[in-house]
Amino acid sequence: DQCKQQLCDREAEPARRDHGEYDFIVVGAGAAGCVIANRLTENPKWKVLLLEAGPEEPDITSVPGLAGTLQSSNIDWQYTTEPNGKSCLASGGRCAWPRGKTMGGSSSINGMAYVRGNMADYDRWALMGNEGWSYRDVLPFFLKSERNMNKDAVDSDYHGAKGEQPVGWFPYVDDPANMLVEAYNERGIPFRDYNGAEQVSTMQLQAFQVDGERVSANKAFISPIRHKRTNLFIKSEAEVTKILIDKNDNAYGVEYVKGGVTYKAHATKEVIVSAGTINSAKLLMLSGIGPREHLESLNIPVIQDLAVGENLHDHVSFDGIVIALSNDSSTAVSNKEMISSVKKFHKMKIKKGPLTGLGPVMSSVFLKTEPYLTSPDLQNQASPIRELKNLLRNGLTIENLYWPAAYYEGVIPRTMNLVPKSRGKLLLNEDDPHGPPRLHVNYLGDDRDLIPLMKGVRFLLSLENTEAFKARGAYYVREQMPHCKQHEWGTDEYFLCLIKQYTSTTHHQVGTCKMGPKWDKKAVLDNKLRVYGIKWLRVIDASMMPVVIRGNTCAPAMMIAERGIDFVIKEWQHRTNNYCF
Ligand SMILES: Cc1cc2nc3c(=O)[nH]c(=O)nc-3n(C[C@H](O)[C@H](O)[C@H](O)COP(=O)(O)OP(=O)(O)OC[C@H]3O[C@@H](n4cnc5c(N)ncnc54)[C@H](O)[C@@H]3O)c2cc1C
Repeated sequence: DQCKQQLCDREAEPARRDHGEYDFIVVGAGAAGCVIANRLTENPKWKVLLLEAGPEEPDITSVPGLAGTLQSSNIDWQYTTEPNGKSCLASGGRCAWPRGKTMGGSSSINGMAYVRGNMADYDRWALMGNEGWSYRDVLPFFLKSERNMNKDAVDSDYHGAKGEQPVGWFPYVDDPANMLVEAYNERGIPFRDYNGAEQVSTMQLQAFQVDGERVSANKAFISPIRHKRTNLFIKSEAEVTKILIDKNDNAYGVEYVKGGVTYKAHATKEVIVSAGTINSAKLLMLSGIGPREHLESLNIPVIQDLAVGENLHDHVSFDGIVIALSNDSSTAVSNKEMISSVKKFHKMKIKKGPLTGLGPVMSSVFLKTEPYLTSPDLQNQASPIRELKNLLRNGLTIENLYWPAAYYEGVIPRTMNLVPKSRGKLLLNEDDPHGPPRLHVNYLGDDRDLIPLMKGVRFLLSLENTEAFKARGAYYVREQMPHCKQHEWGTDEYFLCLIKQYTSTTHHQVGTCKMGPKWDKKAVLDNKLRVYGIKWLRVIDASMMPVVIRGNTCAPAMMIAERGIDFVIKEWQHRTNNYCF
């Protein structure tokens, strides 16, 4: 029958196997790729190659308070977006888009917040024609990975306790962080588990950590098995440049570059691309899978004409609303004290103190800006600001952004639009297709995206009247930010100006390899995450999201990996039981 015929076709493939043969090749050891490599190698008969472009994960990633300092470092791809004239104006129309480039991928440099999104998000994916992705279908896969350390304190029916990924509250929460959550609560938002039955809530977010140290996907899923499972082969600093596809449209391996040398590796079963929203799309296009016109313009032979790179979107946010803390509440310290605290942290056996937390970053709220909404359209998360004077004089600078999150004298409470309507596209770089792609994210391209942000601002301003703020002497700084000084502080014009000038990513880029039914012209993947028209090739990572979920995207990327690889394992078990393996 058809399945057996396909297997025989694969046996007949030309023998170009000069550098190793594996059952599966996984491209990218990020949040999704690490889960996938772990699950596949549970079967000792399957030989798995995991290729990661970045280096091994450095120790510094484990320090929560230093998370911000990892951006713009050698373990960040350091992408920037393309201008659209409507957003990111204060930085020349380009917003910075950090992405992890190390074992663990973005889970090694991210803000560690463990958030799943809203049940309705997954039900919507299913309603769009993607069988197997409703909330009911995906919940078991969230639970599978999760080892919740505070299960009794959260909505326990919705949490797992036996998975590989530790999740829990940071041991250290400072006073301004508590202030924010208390203020949200005073404004009517209940304290409850946002990953439980009802998402509208405020609390300190749970994090991918244990005992005050980050646990990336690499630490949770790869480190424990790396030297135990002899069927797992890992190559770091190995960048995949092409998926090998034969004339019958079978993917049979990859080409990758390590130490300046190009290698080929072959997969007897499948190639699984988990290089993230930006690089999965880029790799597919480099391999001839993408929009015909675009690939032809770059002289890349087209193997499949698919809408790869389209549907790029992110939760848009902005900076520039600033809360000043009183001297009593400020956690700012001198440079000397900060360096000494990092040294002390390094020596501690059991980690303690401000660096075991992320300052105000985990103080979050999910809310509906209109009572008739059935799910939240806004999330607030806060960023610490080291030096208010510097911020007001120079705007956002590296010193302010990448300073340890634990030490700060001000807070930027960001509102994030959870339901963005704007869509952009990713294109290969016309000067160098292998270089950084052109990220036309098109923030605020659809004016309706301004609405939740503007409503969110008014909610934020109302916090100033809460007891939580008053008791700590916290207040909004009324001095205007550079680029918006022409508008009176507090007016709609001023906040619109901030949104356009200081537009910001929330790091939740998704959608470039959209999952959808065959009739959906923008779909790149079917509901089992197989690339349309190419056999033995899947994309399993955050790029598959047809619509971004209402929340942070790391836990969803891991769930996507669990859900996706379950399809793979079951399919191959079925074939093995029925046919010639
Ligand atoms: C600064 C920052 C803060 C964030 N904060 C949070 C947060 O607090 N909570 C949350 O839930 N989410 C957060 N996110 C988002 C979250 O981390 C991502 O959504 C998630 O990691 C996506 O998983 P992924 O597997 O799709 O991609 P990634 O985790 O990015 O992994 C992709 C991997 O593929 C590798 N790769 C790429 N191209 C190639 C190639 N050609 N060959 C080989 N390897 C390749 C990359 O180096 C990387 O290791 C944040 C992200 C960033 C960058």
